[in-house]
Amino acid sequence: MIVIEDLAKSYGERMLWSGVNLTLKEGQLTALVGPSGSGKSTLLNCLGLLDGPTAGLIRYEDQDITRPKPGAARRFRRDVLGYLFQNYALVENATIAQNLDVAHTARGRKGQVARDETARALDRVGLGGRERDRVSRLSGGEQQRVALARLLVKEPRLVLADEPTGALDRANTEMVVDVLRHMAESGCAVVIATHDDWVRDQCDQVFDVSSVGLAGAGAC
Ligand SMILES: Nc1ncnc2c1ncn2[C@@H]1O[C@H](COP(=O)(O)OP(=O)(O)OP(=O)(O)O)[C@@H](O)[C@H]1O
Repeated sequence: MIVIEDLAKSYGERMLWSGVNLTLKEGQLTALVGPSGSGKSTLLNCLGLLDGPTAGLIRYEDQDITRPKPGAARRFRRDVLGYLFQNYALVENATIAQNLDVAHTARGRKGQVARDETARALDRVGLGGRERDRVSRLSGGEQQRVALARLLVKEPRLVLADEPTGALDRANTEMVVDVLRHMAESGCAVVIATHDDWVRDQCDQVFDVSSVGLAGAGAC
């Protein structure tokens, strides 16, 4: 469980948000909403330890992870976090299977076990049998689905998804939300920054980053 207490972020004089109080529980999907530029990605980056808040605390299972030492941040990213970001962060010149192997290595899987797991994950995202395809030759939506398959293989405890359905049609949007829901049911907390009202409505908790500031409210 992640507990966010009185979190604030400003860039210079500009306060993006403050008084953010939010709990992210295993089993739950949380939508981060708000207009463009309101700071959804920045909040995800703070949760992913890629950016630091200006004030407040982030706790993971009662440990303060707001400003971790480099080793602790590396372990948190390796063992706890799964990202689904807009640029997919795939190795373009490698095959789909090679891209998933990175996650297998982190989980200590290899050989046939890893290959079976890759096949299952690719089936799940509609890319069954495409192990040997080169990522650079895939469409944007297909690359997004490879990133989702990699997440399935990694089995993180916390998923941070930044506009994960932005490049997808409705059928694939539903598939992505379905996979994220399944991951939540397997014991993961999922946070989705989104502009898509349908995606928002599938979530258990909605947090509007533009509603926090002097008032300090937000979760609805
Ligand atoms: N390193 C930085 N230095 C200064 N300003 C920054 C920095 N990073 C982000 N910002 C600003 O913070 C604001 C919030 O950006 P962010 O990407 O978090 O918004 P968002 O709600 O995710 O937007 P969108 O919905 O368009 O993706 C933007 O105005 C952005 O320019």
